[in-house]
Amino acid sequence: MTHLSPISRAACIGGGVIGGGWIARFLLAGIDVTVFDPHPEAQRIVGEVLANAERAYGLLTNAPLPPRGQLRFCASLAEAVADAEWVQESVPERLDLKRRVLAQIDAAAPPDALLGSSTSGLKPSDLQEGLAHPERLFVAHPYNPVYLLPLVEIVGGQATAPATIARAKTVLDAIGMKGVVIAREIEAFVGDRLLEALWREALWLIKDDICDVETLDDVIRYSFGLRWAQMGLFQTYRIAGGEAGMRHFLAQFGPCLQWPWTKLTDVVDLDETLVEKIGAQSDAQAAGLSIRELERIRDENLVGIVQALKAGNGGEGWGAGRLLADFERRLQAKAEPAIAIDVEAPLALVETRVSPAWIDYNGHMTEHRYLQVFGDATDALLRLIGVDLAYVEGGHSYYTVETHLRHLGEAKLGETLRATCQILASDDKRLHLFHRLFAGPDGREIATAEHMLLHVDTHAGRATPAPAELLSRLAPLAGAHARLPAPPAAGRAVGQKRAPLAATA
Ligand SMILES: NC(=O)C1=CN([C@@H]2O[C@H](COP(=O)(O)OP(=O)(O)OC[C@H]3O[C@@H](n4cnc5c(N)ncnc54)[C@H](O)[C@@H]3O)[C@@H](O)[C@H]2O)C=CC1
Ligand SMILES: C[N+](C)(C)CC(=O)CC(=O)[O-]
Repeated sequence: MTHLSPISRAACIGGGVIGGGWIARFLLAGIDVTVFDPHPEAQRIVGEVLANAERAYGLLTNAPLPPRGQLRFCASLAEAVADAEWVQESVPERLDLKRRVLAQIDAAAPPDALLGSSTSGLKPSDLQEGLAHPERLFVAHPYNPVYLLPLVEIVGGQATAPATIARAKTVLDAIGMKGVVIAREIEAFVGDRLLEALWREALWLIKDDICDVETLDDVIRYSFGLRWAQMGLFQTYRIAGGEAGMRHFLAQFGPCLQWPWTKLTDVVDLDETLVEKIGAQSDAQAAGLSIRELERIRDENLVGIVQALKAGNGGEGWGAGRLLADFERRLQAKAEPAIAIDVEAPLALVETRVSPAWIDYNGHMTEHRYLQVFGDATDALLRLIGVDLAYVEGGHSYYTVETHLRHLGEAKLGETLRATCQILASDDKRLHLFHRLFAGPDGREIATAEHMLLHVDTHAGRATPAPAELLSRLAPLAGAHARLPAPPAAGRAVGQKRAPLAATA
């Protein structure tokens, strides 16, 4: 795998909720990370976040991720940042503390290192005061969990160089995140300005006993929370305006903003009574689940949502799902073409894991996901012989015209899967494949699939001979596989004999 990101070394200062998420995001993108956090349990906490992040990534994508970066905890801030190309500050949200820590980073990091702050709302110009190199400081405001949610608000201060913003965006985009540049600095930027308004109203609703925390969360997650994940606010409201669209929506619902529908900017007093009231309701809502357990449930749900968005828009992908699909394509393109291929054995082409969205009501991987993994194995073989995106865009491809799938065993959530492929036969138009699927550490065989593919001219919509160059890449593989024993199940049909119909009275 060639390098995914333009940087290979990052330093994270602060390894709590957000610092831990950044550490995981960088490491999983193949970037080495040094960490400084004086908390006595920082290594345990980061280790637990990283374990959850790796689990979530395993469920999220089958694409060939780069080898995980190296993680090193440092005894001092200066040691952590000494060699970094990107330093991410994630210490608690206090201006005095952040200024002190940023000044230490500024003094010890290479002068051209990027310096991002995770602050949720402090203005970057306020953070730049007193720095020797304020031009490399910017806000990189992420969303929790940083390893799954792609958005980072990039906000420059008065002294931030435009090149800093451009470099930051390039790095974030390269590691699968969505760097959005906010045009002007304001407190809380865009995301938290919206979230704070919602949160303020929510606190009033609890204080005034309009509902409890569980009811409030239900109102969000069964309705507009689902909408927001895929279309945000304005596009959702455009549709809600009916055929007359946004202008009608504004005319109808704009005046409501003047009505007493909200407490507007009144901030509730978070006194001891209200804190205890919310704390107790929240404990009851959690029903004994620990934070780490809740994180895993959240992560599985987010993975499912992003994967659903990847399949949205007629398979083109939509929003965060489209971003993931693009990222996976880049990962595929960067993967080494000949992944330790041994032509004297069936090719091991796909390694993946059973995702939450793949589980059915029987509690195991559902039937069509078997075909998905076999399809991925076919795609991997095709890429190996040169049928990549450019080839397909050029008007030729292989289409599968027949499949026979045998289910031999179950696969459970999170289990590793490995698919192999043997070429049974090929000529200038046809490609006859036999795949086997193995699960778990014991590598038990859980399925086989036999496919016939035809080389097609996609514009004409009919089979056509593959070009000589492609056939020359296929020939050595097909020749070697012809010397392997034929799998006993090859050529089998769905062969159960039909019982004679019972005579009816
Ligand atoms: N928690 C959240 O949902 C989000 C938080 N943020 C921002 O991220 C930043 C960090 O917040 P959290 O991770 O939630 O806080 P946290 O309390 O979970 O973590 C802060 C970490 O910083 C460490 N720390 C304290 N002083 C330090 C120092 N001098 N040098 C190095 N490490 C030090 C602490 O030991 C702790 O591990 C804040 O600016 C916050 O606004 C941004 C997005 C979301
Ligand atoms: C509550 N918060 C202000 C720290 C939230 C954020 O900054 C973003 C998020 O993850 O919701």
